[in-house]
Amino acid sequence: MGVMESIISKAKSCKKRIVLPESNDDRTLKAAEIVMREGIADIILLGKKEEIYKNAAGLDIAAATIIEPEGSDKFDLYVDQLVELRKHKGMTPDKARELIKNPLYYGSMMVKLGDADGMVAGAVHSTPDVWRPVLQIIKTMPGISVASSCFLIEVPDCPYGENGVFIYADCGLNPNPTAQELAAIAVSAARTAKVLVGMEPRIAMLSFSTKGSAEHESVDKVREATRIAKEMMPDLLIDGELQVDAALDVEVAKKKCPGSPVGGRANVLIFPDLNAGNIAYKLTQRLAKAMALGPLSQGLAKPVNDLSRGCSAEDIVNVVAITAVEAQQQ
Ligand SMILES: CC(C)(COP(=O)(O)OP(=O)(O)OC[C@H]1O[C@@H](n2cnc3c(N)ncnc32)[C@H](O)[C@@H]1OP(=O)(O)O)[C@@H](O)C(=O)NCCC(=O)NCCS
Ligand SMILES: CC(=O)OP(=O)(O)O
Repeated sequence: MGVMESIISKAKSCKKRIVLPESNDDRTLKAAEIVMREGIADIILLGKKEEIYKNAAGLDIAAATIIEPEGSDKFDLYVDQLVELRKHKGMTPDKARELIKNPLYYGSMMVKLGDADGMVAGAVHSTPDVWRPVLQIIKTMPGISVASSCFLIEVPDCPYGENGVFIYADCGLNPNPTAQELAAIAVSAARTAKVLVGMEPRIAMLSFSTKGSAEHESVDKVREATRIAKEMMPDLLIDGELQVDAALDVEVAKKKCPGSPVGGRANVLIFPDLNAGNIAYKLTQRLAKAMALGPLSQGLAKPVNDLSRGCSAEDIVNVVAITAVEAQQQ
């Protein structure tokens, strides 16, 4: 069974309620139809009923729950909760009322309070716009200080990684992580590989240098991050700094990093910064025609996942299934 087949089958086994705030988007509505028809999750759409039905002409979305944030039963409660959560940052009832009208804030509050089991957005909104309410309202899980993001990648006909399956991190959230943050990203990505995909993580801390072949402060950061990650989880199969060819290819690894525990067989790729991670995932997706799902969140208290504005309806269906499975694992 392929990685997404297995996730979709798990999602169907115990249906969760997933809120989709971007109900003005055609791909989102198409995905909602597929998710409900296939029994992957129950769907909550946010927006004006009339507009949603107009945008969904020709689609069967009758089973969706539709909530119009402004005027909803929970509106005042959510406003009060936002004021309470953010009063240390100067949140006032007036500001909170404006914010809760925004479906991304409303959806985040639904997930926070258990009125939905998870949220998926980002087909329309940029990543900073999706993550800001999520970080402010849902926050990180206990013991985790850095939220991060990853992509679940599946490259067709690929001998590398786990038969072409990889976790790439961080490709969406932290622009320039410190060594400590990079270590935390690696540990979170290991958990994602294990818990979501069911694969034993072999983590490569990527750089333009392999084991001292080049010197630069950005290389030092990756070495330090590797050391910290090992300290955090001594049993992790992790190595760095590695170039990506040494991480992926056995023959190159023999030359560049003989004896490395992950060289030539890495399935979790940790990028030194967001420039590298974001560019790498988009190159893999476009040039290798890979499935690239995400940015999936790591380290949040509740399941919320982001999308690229370049996503397809099928990507949204898959990310909804992932979110539903994460909700089962809560
Ligand atoms: C997501 C992002 C907007 C957060 O930026 P920010 O300037 O810290 O935003 P805010 O100051 O409003 O932060 C919101 C809250 O989230 C917290 N936060 C920000 N990044 C966090 C992280 N990685 N982990 C945990 N919390 C985080 C902040 O501490 C703040 O908490 P507080 O207000 O309760 O004190 C920013 O990291 C970003 O723009 N990242 C790049 C995303 C992007 O463009 N990706 C490329 C395409 S995918
Ligand atoms: C993840 C990402 O790059 O998102 P977008 O393509 O929407 O900027």
